[in-house]
Amino acid sequence: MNVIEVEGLRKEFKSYSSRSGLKGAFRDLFTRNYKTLRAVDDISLHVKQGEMVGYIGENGAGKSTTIKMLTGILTPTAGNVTVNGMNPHKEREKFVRTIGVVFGQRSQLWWDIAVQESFRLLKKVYKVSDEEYETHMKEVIRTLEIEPLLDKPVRKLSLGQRMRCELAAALIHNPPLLFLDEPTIGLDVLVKMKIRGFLKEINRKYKTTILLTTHDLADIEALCDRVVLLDEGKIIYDGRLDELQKNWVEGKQVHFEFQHPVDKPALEEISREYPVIWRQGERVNQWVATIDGEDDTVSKLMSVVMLHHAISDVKLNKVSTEEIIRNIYEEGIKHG
Ligand SMILES: Nc1ncnc2c1ncn2[C@@H]1O[C@H](COP(=O)(O)OP(=O)(O)OP(=O)(O)O)[C@@H](O)[C@H]1O
Repeated sequence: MNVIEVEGLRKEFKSYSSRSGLKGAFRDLFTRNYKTLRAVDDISLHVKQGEMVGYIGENGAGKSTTIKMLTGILTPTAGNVTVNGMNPHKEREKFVRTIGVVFGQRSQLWWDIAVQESFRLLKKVYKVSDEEYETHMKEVIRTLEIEPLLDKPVRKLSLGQRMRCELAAALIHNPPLLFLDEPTIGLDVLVKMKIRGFLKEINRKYKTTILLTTHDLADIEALCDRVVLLDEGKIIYDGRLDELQKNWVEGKQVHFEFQHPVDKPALEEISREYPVIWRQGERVNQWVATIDGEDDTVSKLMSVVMLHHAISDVKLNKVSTEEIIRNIYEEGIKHG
């Protein structure tokens, strides 16, 4: 069964642009110029019950706008959205009881009251019975280790403590579908690991479907078999994370540190026989070659580079997911 069904979804934002100068300002009084930005551009997406999907893309790619449409906060300009069998915008009241939402940058807890009071209010809002609350939330509170925080006002919590409480709050009604927008932003590694462990657990136990946006690819690697990659409002990849790794670059990466400044055309010239992409490294005179080929291509490339330029260091790495995604943003999908 599909929990999320999206066809041809689009969201446009209109913004006014002012004309320059006094004359322009005068003309603006009568007719305004406006620009249209397509934040989400005809996307189609199907998510089955129990899937954990990573929804990723650069800043401004359209991730939050999509989530806002899927949760009924924004109305689409065009397209169809069905989530948990409903139209999120039209059947708002019934719909919100079937989803949980965490926006890492915003709080759904009341700032000045104790965490457990917020939980109690949300329990009423979602019409959760005492019995259900007891059995389900006890477990959530124990797993997220928030028992000692329950009588504290939210404003006194650290970010990591608050985020764990936010997650618990989103789960009060044990929703079958969870939207998480940057749930681990700014958290330390230990809290991140705790949250990841917890999400895996509820997914296993309740088959909770999770759509996760994050800039932390370690979150995705730990949780999601499937990634949907968004670029300028369009889906440019939808598939398994390991396929993305395999398809995009099987290869390796070589970090060269040269003794003298070297430029990209020179490197491209000497390596033009090989399937290699060059980019400047973080250090002075450092260049990174991403090689899409067999092991002997790597050694051939290394010897040709060393033949032409004096190097002070060289390091061979496997391409990380982060690098693959960055390459995709820069170069587009080339393989598969
Ligand atoms: N209410 C709005 N009015 C006008 N433009 C908007 C509005 N909300 C978002 N945008 C624009 O739409 C585009 C997509 O924004 P969105 O917030 O969905 O991106 P994102 O992928 O979530 O980015 P980030 O990773 O930075 O959160 C951006 O160019 C943004 O400036």
